[in-house]
Amino acid sequence: MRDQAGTAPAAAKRRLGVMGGTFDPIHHGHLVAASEVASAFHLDEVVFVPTGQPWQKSDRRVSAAEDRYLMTVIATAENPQFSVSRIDIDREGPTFTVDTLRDLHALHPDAELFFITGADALAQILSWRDPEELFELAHFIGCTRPGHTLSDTGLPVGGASLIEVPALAISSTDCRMRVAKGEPIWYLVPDGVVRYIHKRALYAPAQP
Ligand SMILES: Nc1ncnc2c1ncn2[C@@H]1O[C@H](COP(=O)(O)OP(=O)(O)OP(=O)(O)O)[C@@H](O)[C@H]1O
Ligand SMILES: O=C(O)c1ccc[n+]([C@@H]2O[C@H](COP(=O)([O-])O)[C@@H](O)[C@H]2O)c1
Repeated sequence: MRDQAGTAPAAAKRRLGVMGGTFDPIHHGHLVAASEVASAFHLDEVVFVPTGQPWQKSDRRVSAAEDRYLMTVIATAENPQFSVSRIDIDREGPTFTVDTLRDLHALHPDAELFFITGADALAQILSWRDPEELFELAHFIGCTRPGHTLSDTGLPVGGASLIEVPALAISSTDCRMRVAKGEPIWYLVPDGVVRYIHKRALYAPAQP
């Protein structure tokens, strides 16, 4: 359709959610946050991006990127709105979100990006690499998380939104500790992820 001047209206940009995380393992807290933000912000798709080398977690052992990627694929496979990207695990060196967002812009030049994080991660964002550029590349959405208060202190006006999601007190740390102690993680993570963790013997206590 053309307006009276005969010019075609600009096509609406695709709205692409980006859920970055270490996902060691991915759990229902991540999935609920992505689903809620997709609905509230009318996103066309949410792409989950497992980190390659999460430099702020260099003080702990992180599972192989391929295992974290496959668990993320298993967890998201049934949702047609969810997809998984290898861009961070295929890039060498520490993972910086500024690189993730630059690469996604190059891959999807027609898309507007919405980066989804938990309240804990959003509170740390000014310590990330190139924080000013981050807010030019994407709109940031911080989700509530039990034990973490939502606050926009210090964030650029208009650069971030805060959203309440149904609170799920699940963390990857707790899931790993439960597996190590032989406790169940059924219903904290998707069933296929439970089976994958057992098949690959992830998070088992180290053998003496
Ligand atoms: N239960 C949850 N509710 C909302 N957001 C969450 C929840 N768990 C994690 N997130 C957010 O998802 C993103 C990726 O999280 P990550 O993979 O580090 O999981 P985690 O549970 O925080 O892991 P860990 O316990 O190992 O630190 C982060 O932005 C984090 O804040
Ligand atoms: O860019 C950075 O410097 C930076 C520092 C810490 C975390 N991040 C990103 O924040 C997301 C959540 O990270 P994490 O470690 O809490 O799973 C993930 O996409 C990370 O790459 C990014």
